[in-house]
Amino acid sequence: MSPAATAAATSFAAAAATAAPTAPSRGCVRLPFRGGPGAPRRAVASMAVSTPRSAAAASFLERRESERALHFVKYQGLGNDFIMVDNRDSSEPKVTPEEAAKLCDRNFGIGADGVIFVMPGTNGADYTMRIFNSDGSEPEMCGNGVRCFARFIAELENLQGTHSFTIHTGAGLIIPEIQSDGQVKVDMGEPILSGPDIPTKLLATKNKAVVQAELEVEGLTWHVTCVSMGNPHCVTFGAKDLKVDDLKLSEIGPKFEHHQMFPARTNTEFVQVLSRSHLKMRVWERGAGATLACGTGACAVVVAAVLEGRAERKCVVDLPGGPLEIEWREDDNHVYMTGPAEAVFYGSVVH
Ligand SMILES: N[C@@H](CCC[C@H](N)C(=O)O)C(=O)O
Repeated sequence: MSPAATAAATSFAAAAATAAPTAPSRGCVRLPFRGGPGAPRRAVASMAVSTPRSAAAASFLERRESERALHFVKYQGLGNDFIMVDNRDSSEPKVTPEEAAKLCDRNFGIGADGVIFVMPGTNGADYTMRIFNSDGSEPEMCGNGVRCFARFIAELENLQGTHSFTIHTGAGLIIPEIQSDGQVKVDMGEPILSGPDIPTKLLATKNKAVVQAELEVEGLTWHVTCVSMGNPHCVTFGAKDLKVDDLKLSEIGPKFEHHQMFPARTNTEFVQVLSRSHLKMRVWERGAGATLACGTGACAVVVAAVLEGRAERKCVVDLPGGPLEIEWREDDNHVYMTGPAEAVFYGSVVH
């Protein structure tokens, strides 16, 4: 898909709605959204266009619908936003990594931090989730994405109320549960702490884990704790009086992401401790840069804070896009994440 084609496609994305929109009467494009509790109305309402549709516009829109169109729904979890694709009829993603990068472009595409595919289940799971980052790379897992995934499935399968699914991911089996208030609680599994499995070349410092290890970045020595939630994270609490708001994230983030100590690159979280149950973080994501939230990152932060003796196992983690509740349970060693996920709009692009 050329950038021009993408731009053109995006401009009519709202009009060429997927999932059989209520028949537009005389060119009034209305996008129905059958959301559960907390479902967005504002964004959908803003898509309603009441200008009568001209013959030229109608034929343009119909032509677009009849071409090879990719239908999508845009979701966000605390501002970490994804293009969700119903891929239940195939185990091959409907777009390539290169196309995904173009679709994620905020100027020439739809704009998103990643593209997520809802695929048939494998290994006995209800569904399989695959994701491409906005640079086209494929991570193992995405915490905010899996909450969006659960809400998207509920819409696709017309499920109301509380529901739980098993989802096969590159990080193993992940189990989200839609709660009665519309929030999604996710069993994110066990954190991985062994350096080679994360992976990092940093040597273990404490009980085979890489805790407060020294890492040279830009002439400074940072203390980092490395955790995998299926995908790699490097967590730093920085200096004693670190204020995460003061960080020049776009300068320092890439230096961590591409550091030679992280052979698969890394996500990096910069954390400020507000209290033993309240943390504040900013994230530089592998393959996506600065994002408003990172679910796996928030989980890794609580694990790192516990390993460093800075926090309790149950914390609220403030991200630029809002708070997540995270608990690293002692009895099963699993990390649980609770937070919102919402549909923003839907449409289609020609690719
Ligand atoms: N934003 C996500 C993480 C997405 C994947 C990450 N960029 C990676 O490459 O590992 C989350 O909410 O967890």
